Amino acid sequence: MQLGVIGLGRMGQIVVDRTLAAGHDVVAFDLDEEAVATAADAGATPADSIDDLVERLGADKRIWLMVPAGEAVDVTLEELAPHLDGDDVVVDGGNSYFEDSVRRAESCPAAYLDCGTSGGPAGAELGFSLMVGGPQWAYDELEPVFDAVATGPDGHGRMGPAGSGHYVKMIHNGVEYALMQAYGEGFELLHEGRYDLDLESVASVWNNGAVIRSWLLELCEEAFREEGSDLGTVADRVEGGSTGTWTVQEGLEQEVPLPLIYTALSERFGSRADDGRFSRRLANRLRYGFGRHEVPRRE
Ligand SMILES: NC(=O)C1=CN([C@@H]2O[C@H](COP(=O)(O)OP(=O)(O)OC[C@H]3O[C@@H](n4cnc5c(N)ncnc54)[C@H](O)[C@@H]3O)[C@@H](O)[C@H]2O)C=CC1
Ligand SMILES: O=C(CO)[C@H](O)[C@H](O)COP(=O)(O)O
Repeated sequence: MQLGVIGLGRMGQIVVDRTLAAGHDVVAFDLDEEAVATAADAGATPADSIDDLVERLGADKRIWLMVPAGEAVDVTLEELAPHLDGDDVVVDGGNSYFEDSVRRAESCPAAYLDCGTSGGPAGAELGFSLMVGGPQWAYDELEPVFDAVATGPDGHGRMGPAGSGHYVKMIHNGVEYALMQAYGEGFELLHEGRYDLDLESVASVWNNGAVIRSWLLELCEEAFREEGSDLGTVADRVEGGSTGTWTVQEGLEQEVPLPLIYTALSERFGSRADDGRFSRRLANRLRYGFGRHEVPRRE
């Protein structure tokens, strides 16, 4: 299969590498020329514009967008639209708001798949978990690419119609916030509490057979190994917040109580007051662990 990939940052480069490694052809474009050069070094055909990319793809285009959620997706789709028809498929693998994805699926001339992507840049070796919404035929058509980008055939699934993939990913992120908050509070109490503990060792023991073992807990272990039990210079400012906000808003609309996710989100907003809370500093460092998001540090 031939896949066009637009957006070659932390996540898009992994889509390129894994698709190439599975024996498919990739045509790659990004506004950043260096990112295009990196994709070309990996074996992709470089494109210097969206027009160039679509020309190189020929008929029955399959295109994966991995640009930041929001305006960049709309701008890219506007440029692509004149080149697309109903036999083409566009996948949005970013963290788009699900209602935007429903709107885009309605207006896009191609079949549109909203694909929630989990695993982060740190998941490159293992592959991602992909939650896909949109027409069945388009999902089936892209299956070889999903097999390659995900951990394998079990690492992706069609959730339902347009919007459902990004809906499931939005709620996944709400869960992610709450889990980070729970680990943060536990390690804060261990850090402030009665014993002088080596938190890397605690996390390591927990990761070996404990009820609460998980990848996030492995990332806690990594954070304590690399930063020390006191988290060194990691600041308590936690960035991000959009997917958690959408999840809480959806909980209110559906009248489903989400006290843990709401508290975790509030903690993030509270962290911007800089009062040095350990749990917030761990959440800050964990976002680097899975997402390679920049770590704000204190002086
Ligand atoms: N980093 C993470 O842990 C995860 C990120 N995501 C989502 O994946 C998407 C991409 O994220 P990252 O790769 O982390 O971001 P990134 O900032 O590393 O890369 C984005 C790339 O898109 C390019 N770009 C921006 N506007 C463009 C345009 N109009 N046309 C072409 N290229 C354009 C940028 O030059 C950059 O290379 C986002 O929606 C993000 O929320 C999803 C799951 C995990
Ligand atoms: O989707 C992700 C992980 O699953 C991204 O890392 C996302 O950026 C996390 O959300 P936030 O930026 O609000 O922490």
